[in-house]
Amino acid sequence: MRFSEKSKEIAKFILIRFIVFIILLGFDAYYSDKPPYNDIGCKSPIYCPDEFLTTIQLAHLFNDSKTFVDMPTKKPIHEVLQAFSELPFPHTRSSLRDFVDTYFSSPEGSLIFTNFTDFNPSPEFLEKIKDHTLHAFAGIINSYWPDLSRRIAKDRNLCEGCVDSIYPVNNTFIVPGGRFREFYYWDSYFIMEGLLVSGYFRMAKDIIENFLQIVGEIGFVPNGNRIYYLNRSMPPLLTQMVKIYYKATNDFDMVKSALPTLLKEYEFWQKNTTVQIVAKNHPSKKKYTLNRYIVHNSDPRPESFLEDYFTATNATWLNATGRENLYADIATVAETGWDFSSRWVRAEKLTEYLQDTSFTRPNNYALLQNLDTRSVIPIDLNSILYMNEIVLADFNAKVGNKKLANSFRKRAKDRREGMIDIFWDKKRLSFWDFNLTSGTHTPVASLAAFFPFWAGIYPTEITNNLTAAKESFRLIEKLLEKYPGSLPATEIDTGLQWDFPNAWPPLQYVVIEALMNVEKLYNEKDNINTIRELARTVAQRLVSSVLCAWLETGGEIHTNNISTKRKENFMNDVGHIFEKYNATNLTIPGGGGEYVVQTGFGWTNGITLWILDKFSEIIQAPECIAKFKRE
Ligand SMILES: OC[C@H]1O[C@H](O[C@H]2O[C@H](CO)[C@@H](O)[C@H](O)[C@H]2O)[C@H](O)[C@@H](O)[C@@H]1O
Repeated sequence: MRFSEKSKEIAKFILIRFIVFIILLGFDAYYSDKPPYNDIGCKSPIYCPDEFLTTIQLAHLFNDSKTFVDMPTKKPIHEVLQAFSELPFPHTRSSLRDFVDTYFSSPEGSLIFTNFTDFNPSPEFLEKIKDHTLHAFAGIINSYWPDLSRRIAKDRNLCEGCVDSIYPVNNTFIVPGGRFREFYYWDSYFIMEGLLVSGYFRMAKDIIENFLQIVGEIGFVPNGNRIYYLNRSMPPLLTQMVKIYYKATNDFDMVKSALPTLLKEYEFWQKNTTVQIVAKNHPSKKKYTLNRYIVHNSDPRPESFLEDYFTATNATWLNATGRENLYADIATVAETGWDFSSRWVRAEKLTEYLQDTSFTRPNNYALLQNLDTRSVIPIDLNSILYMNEIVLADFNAKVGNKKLANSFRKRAKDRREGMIDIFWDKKRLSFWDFNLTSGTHTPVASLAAFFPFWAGIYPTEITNNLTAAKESFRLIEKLLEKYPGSLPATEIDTGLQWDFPNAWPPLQYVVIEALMNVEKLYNEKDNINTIRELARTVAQRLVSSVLCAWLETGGEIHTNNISTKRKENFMNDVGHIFEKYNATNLTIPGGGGEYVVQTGFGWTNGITLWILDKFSEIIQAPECIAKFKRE
């Protein structure tokens, strides 16, 4: 039987309609029973999960899902929504692309570069850096700060009735760089360490004041200043920012004015994230209150919508509730700052993965489909909250509030005891995350294990036995022996970005601080050289990675006769500072994860400058520079 062209067209039309109908039926079923966003959460009909965002993001118009949610509208919102509702059905990718081009503008739109008012091209500390190449390199990194400083444009450059996804703040701030066009909560702490060594006190204060403003408005610091980040926070380092700012400036007025807001943020964590745990495996059998990360969310993350949607829908064994739980666990990982990592994967699945060599990498949906984030009691979160309790006790004592100071000392003491009973393994002399469901330590050895030492929590086994103290850093020693670069987050190669082989600057910072703290427990006569040496090596490795990778990507230091030979591949490149590095090779950046490795980069600049200041006498230019020297 032969069909006319016309009847073929009709059949095609009916078939497409039918498919769209089935898809929409699926969406309806999926979106019904969706818990309403709370008062704080994401509510925009454009940038938050709903029919509009689902249609645009599933059309995969951009390589990076974050691009769309950062684009301001260039027509008033009612016109945008009206035009969307009038788009011919079924939507095609090209009609959606035309629609976005007509109604949305560049993702860079709402933020503007700003005058970095206290910028100084030659901060004093540079003079301390003995090595000439590193001295010059530190000057170059310092010169990057103005490129990363932003403020929110007046009226955000928006036309009347237009909208964007920015959460407005009053002061300037530093962004990480690349796709990260807004500020990030925990990044800002590590950025601040670098700002403070250069004496950029005004910028540091501005950053703190932005956070105080947001806590005043919504009760906590969100992941970043976008409305789609409003359902979650990040490692709570604001109190520590005020601490280091105060240490650098002696600005006690700032402490006094910040204190009520710091208490408010602390209460947010205590009210929303505490869990009771009985130390079953410990002779004490005591019940402790510790904290976990937990995000109330039942949708794909707007900025990674496509990725999350596929992760969940490909988990065919999950029903609607199972998918919602998965979305909550995914968003919770983003809150941890370690998005994503084997730390949050269900232990059985991880074991299976470790035994199966044919497992696909790097788009490792299978691991993400088995997240157990909200059941993990993380060592790092509790270490930070412990540090916050100590600082809040000190600040309260300073303002004369003895009662509150004592109450915070008591909270810190209880948490410390709980952390040691729950996280510390006396035999292995190391800290481990704890899984609430299994009631045991999680199986992943990660650099998070060193956060308690950064926080000043030392189990008795290591305070009175230097050999045990050294043994507790055995993992660091082993990683440094095994790999030429910086320390990888874990040794598990999952393709997830907070796993092997990625070496993240903030984690190097924590390990260095941890080593320096434990070193202080002993005297010179105790022969603490190994511990000191480890700290120096970790510091040296990061600086070497940052400089070598920068040279490899076209960086040039004119003052010291160093120039890139790689110019043919990097004609327009001038050297990149990356967000993460590769532990197995000093000269290359990290990779994996759900977006391409980013450059800029806020925390890397901050921590590199911090290291160059702290270790100015001993840090050396890496061997890789030899191949870049001009004849
Ligand atoms: O868009 C995907 C995720 O990206 C962010 O996480 C990563 O970058 C942050 C900024 O440097 C960093 O703080 C975080 O540790 C990185 O994993 C973002 O924070 C996530 O919420 C987002 O879903």
